[in-house]
Amino acid sequence: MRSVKATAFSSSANLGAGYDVLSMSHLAFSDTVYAELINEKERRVMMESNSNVPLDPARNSAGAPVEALLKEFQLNYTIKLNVIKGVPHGLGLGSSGASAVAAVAAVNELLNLHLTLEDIVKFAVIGEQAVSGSPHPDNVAASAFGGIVAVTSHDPIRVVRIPINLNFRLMLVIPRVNTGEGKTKKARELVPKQIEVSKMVENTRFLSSFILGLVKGDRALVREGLNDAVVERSREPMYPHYPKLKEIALRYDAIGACVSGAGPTVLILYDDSTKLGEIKQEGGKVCAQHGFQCDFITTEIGEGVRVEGLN
Ligand SMILES: Nc1ncnc2c1ncn2[C@@H]1O[C@H](COP(=O)(O)OP(=O)(O)O)[C@@H](O)[C@H]1O
Ligand SMILES: N[C@@H](CCOP(=O)(O)O)C(=O)O
Repeated sequence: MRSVKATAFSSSANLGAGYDVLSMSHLAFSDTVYAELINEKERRVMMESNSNVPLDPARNSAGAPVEALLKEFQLNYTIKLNVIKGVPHGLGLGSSGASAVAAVAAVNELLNLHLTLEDIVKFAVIGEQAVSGSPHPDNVAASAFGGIVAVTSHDPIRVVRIPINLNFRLMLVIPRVNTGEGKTKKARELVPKQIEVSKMVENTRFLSSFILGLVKGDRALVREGLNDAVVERSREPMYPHYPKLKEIALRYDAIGACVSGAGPTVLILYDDSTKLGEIKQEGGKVCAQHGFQCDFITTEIGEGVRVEGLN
């Protein structure tokens, strides 16, 4: 039977004030999905995984979009998906999104559907909807396209890679915690439905500064822009370690720090001016004060989804 392998990388979404719009792919972790055509008689998705994610396709971020693909293209095919999880889930690393993108990309190649990258994002958000109750496109856009992306339109989906003219590297501060089921769904329920105009203006300044800083290669602008006055603050009970960790990162001259997606992972942008050792040492104490250990993983901005026909 013909089968295809696709690999999609982890991501950090929001990036300060870019809630549901900005996201960054990174090489830290990846999910791989093997898609196999079993028969052309019955419309069905069969699931396997090396991890404890749900194997009901409707509740798996990889299975749900593939079911939607088969329906959209009116294909009575049975597809087997084997989801090899490499992105730790429930930690703000775009784990659900990586699986969704890898699955859609693999089935696209397997069935010669000729989907564009934006089509892949359009279907992959169905996976995010299945696990978080909301089709947020940011994580899947970064895992599909690579780099740092802005989702400039939701319907139709339009994704733009942001030119990066600043040299920096990434450190992920990942708490060794189990956030249980549906972490992002719970986090999204904390976000206010209405905000004051002053907060909108403040976040618009942050978003403008962050994006312009990347494009102009202006370190100070990026530092000024990597902030958020609305979503991060509304969710602080889910990551009480974050404010102090951010303060330490900035004290030791990190370019900036933000919550990775809905957390609890914290993303730190750094360069040669940053005293990374001090951040790790003092950041580790902050994590311990909150009752858990953290892993400090350095990584780089990632690529888009990779597809490999196996036979
Ligand atoms: N293929 C999958 N990969 C990761 N999580 C999945 C997958 N399918 C379903 N889930 C569920 O989605 C939740 C994790 O996704 P989410 O809450 O968005 O956090 P994150 O994206 O930070 O990992 C968990 O409850 C997990 O069981
Ligand atoms: N914009 C979303 C991003 C969720 O990212 P995740 O990696 O935590 O799933 C949100 O903030 O809800």
